[in-house]
Amino acid sequence: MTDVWAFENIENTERDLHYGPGGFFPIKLGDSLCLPESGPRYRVLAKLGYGSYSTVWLARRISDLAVQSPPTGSFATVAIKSLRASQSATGREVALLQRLRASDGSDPATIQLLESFTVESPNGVHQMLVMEPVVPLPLVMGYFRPYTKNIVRQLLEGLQFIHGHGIVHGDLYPSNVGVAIGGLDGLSEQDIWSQGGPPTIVPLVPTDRTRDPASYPPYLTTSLDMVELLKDALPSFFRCQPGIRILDLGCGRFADEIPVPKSHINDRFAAPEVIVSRFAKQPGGVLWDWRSDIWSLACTIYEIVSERTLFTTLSKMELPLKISAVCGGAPPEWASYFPNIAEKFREHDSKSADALWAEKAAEMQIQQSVEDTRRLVSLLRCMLRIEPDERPSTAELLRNTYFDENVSFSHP
Ligand SMILES: Nc1ncnc2c1ncn2[C@@H]1O[C@H](COP(=O)(O)OP(=O)(O)OP(=O)(O)O)[C@@H](O)[C@H]1O
Repeated sequence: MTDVWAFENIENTERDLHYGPGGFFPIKLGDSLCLPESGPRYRVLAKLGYGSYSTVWLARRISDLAVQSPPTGSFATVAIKSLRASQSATGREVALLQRLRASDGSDPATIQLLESFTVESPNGVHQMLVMEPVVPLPLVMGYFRPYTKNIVRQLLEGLQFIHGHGIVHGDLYPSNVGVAIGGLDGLSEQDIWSQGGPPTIVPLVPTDRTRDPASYPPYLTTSLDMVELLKDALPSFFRCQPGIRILDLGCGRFADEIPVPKSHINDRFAAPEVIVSRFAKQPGGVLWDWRSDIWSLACTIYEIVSERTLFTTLSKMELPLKISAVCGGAPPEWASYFPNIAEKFREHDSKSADALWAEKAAEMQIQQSVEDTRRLVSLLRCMLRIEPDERPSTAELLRNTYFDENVSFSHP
C-alpha cells in the first residue's frame, strides 16, 4: 500500500493495512509480552505465521511463574496467537478452547490453551492465546508417510474430542492440522535464531505523519522456517510418530448455539449443505454442525494423504457437479437449486462414482498398500455423503475396518 506506507508489503507477511483500529497488536522481535497483573511473561523470539484474524509468534516464558494448571505439561517455549482487536471483542476462540481443556491429564489431538490474557494497543484490546507450538502438517507430511493410518486415526480422535465437548470446529482443512514439536525447550534462544536463520523484514513507515507510531510495529517480518530449524536442531522430530493437533477454533461454535453463526469455511472444504446455502441462496440460512465437520475432515484427509485436492476452487456451476460426481449423484431437490446444470446431475450414479474413486485410489496407492488404500477410500466415501444424516459420527468411523490391526500399517 504505497499510498499509506513508504515501502511495498512483502510476500508471506500479514497485511500492513491491518495495523489500525480493530486490527493487529503491534509486535516486534524481542518484545516482552506482559500480563496485566504479573508483568513481563513471554519474550517474542520469531513469527510463526498469520491469518485473517491473528498473528502468531514463537515466544519463551521469562518469568518463574508456572503456567496455571497447564493441561498437558508446562512449556517454556510457546506459540502465542495474538488476535485482532475486532476479533478479540466478538470471537469465541478463547471460550471454545477453554471448554476443550483436557482436565484429566490426557493428551488429545487438539491444540490446548495453556493460558490467555489481554493486552492493549492504540488499535484496541487484544486477546493473547498461549498454546503449544506446532509445525503445520502439510509442510512435514512427506516425512511421516509411514504413519498415515495413525495420522488419520489421530485426526478422527481429535475431532471426536472436539465434538464430545459440544463444539463444532467449522474450519477443518490441512493447514489447520499441526504436528506437536517436543524439544524446543532444550534449545537456547541463540540456537533458535541461528538455526532458523534471520527473517526478511520490511520497515513500516507511514506516509501519514500523524499516524500513532504505537499502532504499528517498526517492521513486518517473515515467519521462521520451522522445518529447517527442526532439521538442524531437532532431527529426531522426523523419526518419531507425529503427535497430531487440530488447530484454529477461530471459526468454531458451540453445538447448542442459537442462532447458528455464519460459516466461514472455504468452499473447497465446505459440506454440501453449506455450498447449497451459499450458491443456491437457500432461504433460512444453513445449519452447519458436527456432520459438516465430518465432510470437511474427509476432504482434509484426502488432501493430506494424496497431496491432491478433492474439490478445487470451482465456480457455482462446477462445484455442485463435482460433488455429485464424487458422491454418485445429487438429491432430486438439487435440480431446483441449480436449474442450469440439473440435466448433468443425471450423468452421475454409483457406477460412475466407483470409477472415479478407482482412479483416486490408484493415485493414493503410491503411499499405502492396496488393501489400506481400498479401506481408506471406503472410509472417505462414508464421510462424503451429501445427506448430513448419513454421515457417521467420529466414534463410528473409528470402528471402520481401515483401523483393523491385521491391515498393514505402512508402505508396501
Ligand atoms: N500453535 C501454533 N504453533 C505454530 N504455528 C501456529 C500455531 N497456531 C497457528 N500457527 C500458525 O499461524 C497461522 C495462523 O494461525 P490461525 O490459522 O490459527 O489464524 P487465523 O487468524 O484464525 O487464520 P485463518 O485466516 O486461517 O482463520 C497458521 O497457519 C499457522 O501457520
